[in-house]
Amino acid sequence: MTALSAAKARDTPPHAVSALGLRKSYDDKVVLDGIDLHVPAGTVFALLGPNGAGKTTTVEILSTLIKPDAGQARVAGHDLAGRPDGVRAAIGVTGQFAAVDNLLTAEENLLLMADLRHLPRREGRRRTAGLLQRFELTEAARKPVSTFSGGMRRKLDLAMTLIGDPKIIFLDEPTTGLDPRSRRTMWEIIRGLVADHGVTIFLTTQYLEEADQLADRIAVLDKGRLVAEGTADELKRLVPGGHIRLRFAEAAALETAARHFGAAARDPEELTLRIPSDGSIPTLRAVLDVLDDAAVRPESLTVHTPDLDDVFLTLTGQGTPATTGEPAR
Ligand SMILES: Nc1ncnc2c1ncn2[C@@H]1O[C@H](COP(=O)(O)OP(=O)(O)OP(=O)(O)O)[C@@H](O)[C@H]1O
Repeated sequence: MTALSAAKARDTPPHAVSALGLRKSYDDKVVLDGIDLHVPAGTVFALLGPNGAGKTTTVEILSTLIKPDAGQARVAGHDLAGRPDGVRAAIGVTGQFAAVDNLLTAEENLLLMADLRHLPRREGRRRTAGLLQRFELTEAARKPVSTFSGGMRRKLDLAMTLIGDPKIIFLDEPTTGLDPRSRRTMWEIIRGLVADHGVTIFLTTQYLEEADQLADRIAVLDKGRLVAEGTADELKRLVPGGHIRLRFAEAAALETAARHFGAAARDPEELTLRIPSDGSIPTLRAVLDVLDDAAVRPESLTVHTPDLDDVFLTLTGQGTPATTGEPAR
């Protein structure tokens, strides 16, 4: 290693997950068609995609549940193929279908998980009590899980994953089917795991808002291929359509303003001017300065920035994969 590459290696944050060329087919159906992923440690990574895109298959491969047909990956510093036991010891997986036993109580489920993880009994009890408290399940601890709501069940499922103190947690669609309030509670828990415990979260989701809210980086998966990767803001910049919309009280003001904005589209009926813009503060300020100089005052001004819906539509050629059930903010 040269001095330069050694310095570069020092500066690069360690990757909790890195994968190159992952492929998987079932019979002649290609489910993953060569996926590359890099997830820095201590961050939240969202794999966003519609039904059947291959999200669960990716998680199943990275968590050693199934083998890829081709490609390689390192998870928590261990080679997936060579050291699957090392990978398993470092990760936790919470699936779409909770691993909880409905006939047991929440406490019994946690203690059972502690036993499976070979924790000494005292330590198992200590962690169980701590997790029940953290997830606000103490009151329900001795009730059978069959009486739990969907949100409580998800919380218990995640708590069971945390018994093993994993460094990397795979969350496969952690809030699918939850009501808006339970979804927000789950988001808070996920944020807390990263902020307070430094874990890495690899989550899959169909919800654009969930990726936007939680993820440091988002990869968009469509029909087994990654079609984009970046921060929510980077992805939004891929999509044209951002603009500032000015509405005027009369036609003369519209005409005056239109003369100062060459690229703007004018709608004489609506008395509006649509100026292409990235929606940033400096460009907004520049527009206001031009209006001031021209001594023309719009009746209203609105800024439209593309959202992840627009990104999804553009990248996958289909509409929103799922709505959140909440009104748009
Ligand atoms: N064991 C299997 N045998 C055959 N086909 C499978 C198997 N597992 C997954 N598939 C197919 O692979 C494709 C991707 O499935 P996967 O569960 O990874 O998608 P997903 O993005 O997680 O979707 P969802 O949001 O619906 O869970 C689907 O078409 C599915 O039918």
